[in-house]
Amino acid sequence: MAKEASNGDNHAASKPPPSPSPLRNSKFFQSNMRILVTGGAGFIGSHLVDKLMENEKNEVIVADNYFTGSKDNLRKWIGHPRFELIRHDVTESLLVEVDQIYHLACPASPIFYKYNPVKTIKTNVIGTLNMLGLAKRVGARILLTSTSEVYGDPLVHPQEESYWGNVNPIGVRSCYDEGKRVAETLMFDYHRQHGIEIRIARIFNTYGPRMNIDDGRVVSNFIAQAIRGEPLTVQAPGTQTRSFCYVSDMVDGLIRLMEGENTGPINIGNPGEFTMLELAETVKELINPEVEISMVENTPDDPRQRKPNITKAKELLGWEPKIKLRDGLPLMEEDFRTRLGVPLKK
Ligand SMILES: NC(=O)c1ccc[n+]([C@@H]2O[C@H](COP(=O)([O-])OP(=O)(O)OC[C@H]3O[C@@H](n4cnc5c(N)ncnc54)[C@H](O)[C@@H]3O)[C@@H](O)[C@H]2O)c1
Ligand SMILES: O=C(O)[C@H]1O[C@H](OP(=O)(O)OP(=O)(O)OC[C@H]2O[C@@H](n3ccc(=O)[nH]c3=O)[C@H](O)[C@@H]2O)[C@H](O)[C@@H](O)[C@@H]1O
Repeated sequence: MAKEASNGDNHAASKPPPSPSPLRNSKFFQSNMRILVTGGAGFIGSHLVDKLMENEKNEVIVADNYFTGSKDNLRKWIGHPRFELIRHDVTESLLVEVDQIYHLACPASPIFYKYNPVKTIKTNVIGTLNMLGLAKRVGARILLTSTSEVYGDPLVHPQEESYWGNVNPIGVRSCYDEGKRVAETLMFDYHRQHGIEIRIARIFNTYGPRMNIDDGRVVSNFIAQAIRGEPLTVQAPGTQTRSFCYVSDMVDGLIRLMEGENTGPINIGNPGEFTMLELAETVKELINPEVEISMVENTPDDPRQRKPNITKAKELLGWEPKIKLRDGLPLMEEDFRTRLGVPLKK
């Protein structure tokens, strides 16, 4: 087994990982790579499943409780012989035999993760513990989709992986931010204590087709508002920044991380940085020049700036995003128009 590089952070495992199934080394039976995707019915998860299913050597199992995801996102795979969909909540244990686990299950939009914060923490902590237990039992490699929110309201800009963050432990976003921080800790403790092969991606705002229309995230809000001809709601002060990554770039980065030899954490995001006012102006220009931009109240603890340093992703994964914001936004328009039932006027 290849030696696990650890980004020079001295996280080397104390024990070798457990052996995967004996079928892996079998002479006569060449099994497919069995991949579990938790949260695979969600936005990023369903695009990841599409990409994994392109490889005929992959069998994909999705476990999802449909809190924010939907079977509809996976409808083209339902019934496919290499695909299985399980209604399952990751806060309960799961017995499946797999080689890799992409652990995405967790509500991502602030509206949804704040809706039931205790459940969000359980999903991040108990859910990640359960998936690590599964990885340990079957010798699977596990990738966690962590978040740029582990940097909180960052005092270092752009954010690099060595920055420990500035997170409010008792705020309304803490269920998510601190939940993901504990999930990262659990990943490294299982790695050091049990030799599990881990991968941690720190994802920065990702957008694209299939985002929930009403999930409250800024890109989906602005696109839906522009299509409906409603004012674009910029939350005050509007000078706060985000860096937006198109979903196909994100999926490419996640697969490279899983297949590579580095544990991470590795930032995966697009370093292009925009204020929310700039984003609103861009959506207005590209989708509907008639709409107004209105300033509305913000929510507590909203981070003021976000921009990934992606040096590690470039050097260790050979990855960098290809799709610029101005090119990615129009790629969402058709999907949103179809779901909103508002065709483009010719
Ligand atoms: N989209 C982003 O900008 C972004 C940024 C940083 C990190 N992430 C992370 O990426 C992952 C996917 O995000 P997304 O944008 O696709 O969100 P999403 O809400 O569309 O998908 C999350 C999926 O997890 C499922 N889920 C939630 N709780 C579950 C539970 N207890 N058991 C089983 N399934 C459960 C949901 O039903 C949904 O299908 C999340 O872990 C999120 O924290 C996303
Ligand atoms: O990058 C990340 O790590 C995080 O990105 C997003 O979190 P956030 O940036 O807070 O997402 P949005 O709700 O899209 O907000 C972005 C900015 O847009 C603003 N906003 C939001 C909605 C809106 O209608 N108008 C508006 O101006 C918010 O105030 C905020 O400053 C995701 O939803 C998190 O799951 C993810 O972990």
